[in-house]
Amino acid sequence: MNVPSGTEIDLALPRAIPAPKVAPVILNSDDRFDAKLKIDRLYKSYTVAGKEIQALADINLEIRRGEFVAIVGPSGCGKSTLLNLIAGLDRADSGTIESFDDPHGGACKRLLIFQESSLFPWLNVFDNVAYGLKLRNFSKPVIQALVEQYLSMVHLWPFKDACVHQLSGGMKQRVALARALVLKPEILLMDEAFAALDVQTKQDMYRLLLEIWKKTGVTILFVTHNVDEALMLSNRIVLLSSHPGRIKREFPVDLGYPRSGEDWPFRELRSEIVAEFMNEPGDIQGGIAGEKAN
Ligand SMILES: Nc1ncnc2c1ncn2[C@@H]1O[C@H](COP(=O)(O)OP(=O)(O)OP(=O)(O)O)[C@@H](O)[C@H]1O
Repeated sequence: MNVPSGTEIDLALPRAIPAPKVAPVILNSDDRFDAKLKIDRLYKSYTVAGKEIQALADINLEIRRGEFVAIVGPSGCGKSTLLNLIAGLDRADSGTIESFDDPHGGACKRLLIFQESSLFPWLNVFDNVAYGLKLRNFSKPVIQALVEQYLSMVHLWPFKDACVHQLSGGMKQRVALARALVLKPEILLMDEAFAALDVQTKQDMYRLLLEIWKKTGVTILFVTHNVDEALMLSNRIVLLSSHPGRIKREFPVDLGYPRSGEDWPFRELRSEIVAEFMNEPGDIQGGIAGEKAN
């Protein structure tokens, strides 16, 4: 995917928020995140080597507050394009992405976490998490309290003074999670965030992410090409078809947590999704994705 990685995108960043007398982020971890997103008739095309590529066509999707939605589909079907549009990293050709912000009046915040963590290597763990709060002029005591709260949530408070290069891949992704969550995002966008991790670390990250999701109620949109990962985590799976990327089918995942790939309902749903998935050509079979006929 051609979108530059290594950066966390935050739509709220350019808006200078005056120093709050009372912190707008509520310290009580029971406080629920509040979000809703409505995507209506979204189209996006690119020009590649002189040819127009329809990456996404007629995407209509509503994400309810507190949902954990997984987007799956073959390579090149437009999963990352969709996340980038929602994050505000790119502009759609047409269509709308509407969000209904939280009742506390907070700025619209859609934070993106990439496959490779985008931590600042010159800052230690604490300062990476504190970065967005400093930009928003939070006071020192508030920053201290929030960073401690969210680093503790990802079990990394004891590593607050560590340098980024001293962390494992899983630890870096946990810092990236804390850095996103500390800003109380309207929605957390995760683009193959665990794809580079080993099997054991992935399992640990699944447990941690589910624990955080339950604790905070944050809305999550999670892109993956891995059907098992989507089934393990989400409560709705949206399958994109390729050439161009359209929503082919949605699958509610009415399975309790924790889930096991060995359970019969899990396996049955997996077979159904994989059967649909396998009908979709990826970039290799499909040539240039979504190339428009002349
Ligand atoms: N910045 C860009 N410029 C030109 N074409 C692009 C750009 N970003 C994506 N595309 C094209 O749009 C289509 C969808 O790409 P996208 O990366 O969104 O797919 P994906 O489903 O995320 O793929 P993968 O799973 O392999 O990362 C592809 O054909 C890709 O080449």
